[in-house]
Amino acid sequence: MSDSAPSPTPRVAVILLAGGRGRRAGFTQPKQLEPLGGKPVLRWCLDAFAAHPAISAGVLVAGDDVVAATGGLPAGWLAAAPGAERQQSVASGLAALASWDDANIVLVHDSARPGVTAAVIDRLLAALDAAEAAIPTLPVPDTLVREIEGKAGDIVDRAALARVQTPQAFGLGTLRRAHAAAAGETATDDAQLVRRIGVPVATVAGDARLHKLTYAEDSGILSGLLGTEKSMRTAVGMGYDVHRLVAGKPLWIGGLEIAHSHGLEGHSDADVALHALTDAILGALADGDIGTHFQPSDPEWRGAASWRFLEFAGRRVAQAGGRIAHLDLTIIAEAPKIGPYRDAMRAHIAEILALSPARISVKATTTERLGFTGRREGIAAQAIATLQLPEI
Ligand SMILES: Nc1ccn([C@@H]2O[C@H](COP(=O)(O)OP(=O)(O)OP(=O)(O)O)[C@@H](O)[C@H]2O)c(=O)n1
Ligand SMILES: C[C@](O)(CO)[C@H](O)COP(=O)(O)O
Repeated sequence: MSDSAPSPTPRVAVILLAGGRGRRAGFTQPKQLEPLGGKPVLRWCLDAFAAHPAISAGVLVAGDDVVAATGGLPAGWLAAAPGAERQQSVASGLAALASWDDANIVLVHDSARPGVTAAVIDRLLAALDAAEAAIPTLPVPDTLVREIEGKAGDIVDRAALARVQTPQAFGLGTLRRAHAAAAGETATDDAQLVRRIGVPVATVAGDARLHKLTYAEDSGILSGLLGTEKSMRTAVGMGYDVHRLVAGKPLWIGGLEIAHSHGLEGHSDADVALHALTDAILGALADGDIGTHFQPSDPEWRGAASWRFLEFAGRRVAQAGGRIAHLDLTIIAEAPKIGPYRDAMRAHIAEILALSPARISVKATTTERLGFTGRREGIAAQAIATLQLPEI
């Protein structure tokens, strides 16, 4: 590497890109925050770079919400605001690195590729002994053809093609020149910008574990590649709650206010469904129950909206390094009819817990006019939560 390095020891910084929203993946949160083996996808990258002895600094390019969810940046790292497109986010990372004059090599990495290995970093750094840029590539395993109007056309010689991954390694000065020269011209990766200024790009062997989380189904592929299923256990919790119906009170169920002659009585808004769900999640965590965390005698919770309890339980799952796999709620009421509100409840619960509604089931039943629910004296709810938690 000839990039004006004053000393023979490379000083390596990372630009970790986490400024995208993951639209193609379609999760309810940016894909880099999706849990994988007990920690967010993005955390895998931070931990891998922080553990590599050659790397002494980094810039996480991400919005405030993503930075806040990382669980803290490694020593020597700072955060920078993302741009509208990937290329602008890299430029933002480069600008942030200006305050860190010590680096002479920079690795640019997509946080959507959690499987960073020390071996790939080592191969890239070794390649920079003789080049100004190096990228990991993999061969193309499938036959390739041109496709024209739904018909297979000429074959494309796959031996001459390669799939490009990240991290990509550059002399810091070279990458700065390439970005300055781009002047509005876009490219899907940084190596292309570097080639445009006439600098050759070396290739090193990539790694299947660097698979990119692009579509929702890539989550399962990454779990397999990174072996995360083996380190998780399934925990199931059950929640049950009852509140008395009284005249002249608003009725809150499943986070919705439903027009009805009676409402539920309780210290909070008495949302029996959200309480059962909260207890089911806390049960699966073996973390007490709703009353352990929100004492009924505490005036702070008088009239409180119950989504706060459920959101708290969801945060406890994330703090434990787990994820909610599924929630199944049954509301037991003679009236009102729950069916018309079912999907709105699922959507609302999904929003509180930042989950896909596909992971939430809401059912309802009567007790055929039998018992206290049948006599319309109260409403009951029961819930089962299935969590994936790190192995103990
Ligand atoms: N304005 C942007 C856009 C993308 N990225 C990052 O660049 C990497 C590769 O981008 P991609 O896989 O396209 O991510 P998204 O833009 O989030 O995905 P999508 O295009 O599906 O919305 C990701 O780590 C992403 O967070 C970024 O830092 N800033
Ligand atoms: C940088 C990259 O990951 C190399 O393969 C890829 O070009 C990113 O493309 P995307 O369309 O922004 O996901």
